[in-house]
Amino acid sequence: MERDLPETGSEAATAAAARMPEKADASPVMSYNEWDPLEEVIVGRLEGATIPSNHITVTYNLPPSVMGLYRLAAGFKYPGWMKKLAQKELDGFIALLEAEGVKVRRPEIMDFSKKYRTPNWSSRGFTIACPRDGYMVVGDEIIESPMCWRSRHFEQEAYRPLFKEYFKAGARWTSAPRPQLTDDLYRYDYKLPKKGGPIEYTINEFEPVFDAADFVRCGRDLFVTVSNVTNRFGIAWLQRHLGHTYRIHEIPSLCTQPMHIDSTFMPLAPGKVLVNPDYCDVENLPPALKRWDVLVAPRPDPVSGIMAKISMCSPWTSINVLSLTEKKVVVDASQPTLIRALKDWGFEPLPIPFLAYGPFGGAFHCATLDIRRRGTLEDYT
Ligand SMILES: NC(=[NH2+])NCCC[C@H](N)C(=O)O
Repeated sequence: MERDLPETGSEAATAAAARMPEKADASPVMSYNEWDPLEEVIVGRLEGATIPSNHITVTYNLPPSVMGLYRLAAGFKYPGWMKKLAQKELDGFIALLEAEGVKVRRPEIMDFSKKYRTPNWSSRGFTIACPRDGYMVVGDEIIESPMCWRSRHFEQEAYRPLFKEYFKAGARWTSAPRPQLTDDLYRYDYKLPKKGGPIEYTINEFEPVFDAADFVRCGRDLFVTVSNVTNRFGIAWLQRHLGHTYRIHEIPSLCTQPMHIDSTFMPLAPGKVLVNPDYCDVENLPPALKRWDVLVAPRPDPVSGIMAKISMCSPWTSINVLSLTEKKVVVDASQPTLIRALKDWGFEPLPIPFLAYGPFGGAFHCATLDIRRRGTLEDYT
């Protein structure tokens, strides 16, 4: 239940500010894993979307076939025809979630084409198509990530009305140390690693940075990939912040352009994880997973259409699915092989088209942020 805080300065205000939510009015934010029954979710938006300003952290995360295109178009608004195609699919996704009884919340509309500057750098924005990237819910806490894309530095403002509402209703709300994002953080001498060679990253360890989408939550265990947007300093910050209740394990990524774990390693149910055999070494998973069923995803079915061709992501966003329960999973309709495999493994796939969202940053998991799932904190090891 949202409640307005008492007037500032009053004694009641001080008491209310310190009040811990009681059992009776437990937090509206509560989610410990990727599969418990989904009750409330934030879904991203396309309004205001702007092609991200040119920077090594952006360019080198794109499929090589579109690097030139995005560099050329950097800073311009996404064309209306692209937004229209993606919006139609987004509307279908929202309708499906609502039909399944999930409460859908949306960030505010923001114009990301405006230029902003800090004392050290300037940029335009990007989009709020992917709430997964910037915010993480662990139990009753919302954690805002210190993202390393300069074009994402102010994205959280679109979510602030929601986060304030959740806080007033009892959620905990934290932002990791705001990163400076000066040139010190970036490896401007970076070269795309060769396939099979050692993985190099576009960032160093200057300050803690991470994208929430580089983590997935499985109760007391979280899994992470070190990537072009998440460094070890960032992981250490999060581990220390979460404390001894949680354990973060690294899944080494074999992807030459690692960014976001949710096209590499997707937990679907207690003890069941869908993995991408091209990006992750199935034989060398952390010991915490030794009792888990590792479901090796089939290679993506080929897709066609202009939006798939100019996607920001690799074809492996096929496994960027969203679980509504430990059985029901929203999956792209263009992936019959994966859909069949999910059925064989005992899941109930809900296929809908979503490829047109790719040029805005991802698929179902990226486009959402779990706010509340029914269920409690468990140990699944
Ligand atoms: N949360 C996200 N935006 N995930 C998108 C991950 C895409 C991933 N970098 C790939 O190309 O396969």
